[in-house]
Amino acid sequence: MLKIEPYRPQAFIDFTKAENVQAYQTALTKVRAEQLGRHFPVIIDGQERQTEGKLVSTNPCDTSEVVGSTGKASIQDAEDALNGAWTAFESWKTWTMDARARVLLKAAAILKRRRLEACALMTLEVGKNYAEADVEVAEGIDFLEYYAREAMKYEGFGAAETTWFDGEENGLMYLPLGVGVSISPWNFPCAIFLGMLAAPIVVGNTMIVKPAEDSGMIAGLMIEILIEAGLPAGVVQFLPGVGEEVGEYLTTHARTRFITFTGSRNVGLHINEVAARHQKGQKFIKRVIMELGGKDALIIDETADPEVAVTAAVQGGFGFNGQKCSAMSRLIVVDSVYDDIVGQFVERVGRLKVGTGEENAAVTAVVNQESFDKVSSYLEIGGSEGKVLLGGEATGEQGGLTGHYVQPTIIGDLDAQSRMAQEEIFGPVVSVLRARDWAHALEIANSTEYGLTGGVCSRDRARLEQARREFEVGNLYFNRKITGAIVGVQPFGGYNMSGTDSKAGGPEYLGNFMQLKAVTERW
Ligand SMILES: NC(=O)c1ccc[n+]([C@@H]2O[C@H](COP(=O)([O-])OP(=O)(O)OC[C@H]3O[C@@H](n4cnc5c(N)ncnc54)[C@H](O)[C@@H]3O)[C@@H](O)[C@H]2O)c1
Ligand SMILES: N[C@@H](CCC=O)C(=O)O
Repeated sequence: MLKIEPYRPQAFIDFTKAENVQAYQTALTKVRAEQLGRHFPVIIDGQERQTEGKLVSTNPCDTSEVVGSTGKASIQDAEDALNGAWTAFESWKTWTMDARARVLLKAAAILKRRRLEACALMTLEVGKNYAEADVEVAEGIDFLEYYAREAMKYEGFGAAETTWFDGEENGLMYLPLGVGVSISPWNFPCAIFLGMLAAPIVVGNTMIVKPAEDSGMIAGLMIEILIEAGLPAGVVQFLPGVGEEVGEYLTTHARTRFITFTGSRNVGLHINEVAARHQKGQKFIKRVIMELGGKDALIIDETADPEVAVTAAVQGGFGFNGQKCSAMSRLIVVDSVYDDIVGQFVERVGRLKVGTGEENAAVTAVVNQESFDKVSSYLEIGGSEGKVLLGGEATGEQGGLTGHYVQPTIIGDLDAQSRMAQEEIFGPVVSVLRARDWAHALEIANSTEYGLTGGVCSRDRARLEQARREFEVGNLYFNRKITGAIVGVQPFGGYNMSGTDSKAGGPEYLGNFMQLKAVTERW
């Protein structure tokens, strides 16, 4: 059994200190000099492959800047990756949990050393500011550290208790499933990408990993770190490519044993459907783990501390430009304090600095043109369904730079059933809803098909207890922002259309990637 200290989450870097800001800027300069223009190829069975096309990453805050590129896997690459992963599985599944955990722990140690480099690359590739990037890389390290330790629970025979039966030895074995496919989003390109591969491999599966098209470089950097940590060839096949092409091929394939997907509701539902269809020669029912979107609400009642509540709303609504599944995209305020709270909220958001990730602005550009167009269309819908209280314009430029800039926007006086209050926008846009009273606020909060995160700012104990029981979300927060779950502290995952509630970073997560065998020997 591995001897290591108990798991503790990484501390975040304090960017109120000038020396930490300076260190970040030095890392940006270094990454610009050493990583800009890099190409991360497809890697199959440990071998880099040149592909016909490539996927180019541009800086969302300055679209004239090419950050680098990845390979663009073909269907043949996907087929080869599957074959290679099944071959690698035969050996990897025989490694002990300890041995596999060591690879994760070593990778965590390397990522700790390269923390600011990873942050800086993320700033350039997806536009995260310093704190958002740092919190994410810390989460990536946490996933590696946490799952390495969690795997120890399953070492050997008898991890789960079975009832004694005279004359027999009975026990449960935990076994890996086989080859899995991980399909990840661009908004947490380090942490979610790492978490979705680290958990399955540490318990003995092999993986094909397809990162999102907009964030392949960060993913490539994480793969480089895993290889440096000693990951054997074929255990993780790196397959950057187009979702509708290689993603579709792999999720449909007869030899894909399980799929772990994080992304939008519509793509998730589509994958769920194709994965359920039996293919010729398929000898298992594919297991599907889904983490999807949200329309997350924060309720503020008349007993709340206004400073605490407004701070929670600003942080939850506009952290990384609202591009989090956990983002507070609905603010529900009870009537008696609506004008005061919403007035303070508008005033605080109006002071947020808009600019580039590099200059550490509070709000930066949204990730790509598609996202810019989608958010722009909701600005129009917001103007017709409600009242624009702040912003409302997709400017497409900021400080002389052309980028996917959208003004921080607040739309008030919305009906709970309006599109603005029901559909995930995924940008710096908050829909504000007026509730008659607490009961009405909770009813509104539960009125979407999603159920990811939610929060209540209140000093009424009975209401908090009622919310504990009745607020239908996988992650519920009181008197704080509703984003920023920490691995091991707040296991993360949603209800209803927000996913299969698999709870990443939680004590039961590894169970998603194993099957149990009950073995009995008659004496
Ligand atoms: N619940 C969570 O934990 C969580 C975390 C992060 C993001 N998200 C959600 O992710 C979304 C934003 O990410 P996104 O824009 O990258 O999502 P997306 O659904 O557009 O893409 C996610 C991934 O799916 C791939 N893909 C697209 N079509 C596919 C297909 N037909 N078959 C297989 N793969 C396909 C993409 O290439 C990408 O890698 C938001 O809805 C957000 O709420 C959820
Ligand atoms: N786990 C992150 C959200 C991930 C989705 O985008 C949070 O808790 O804020």
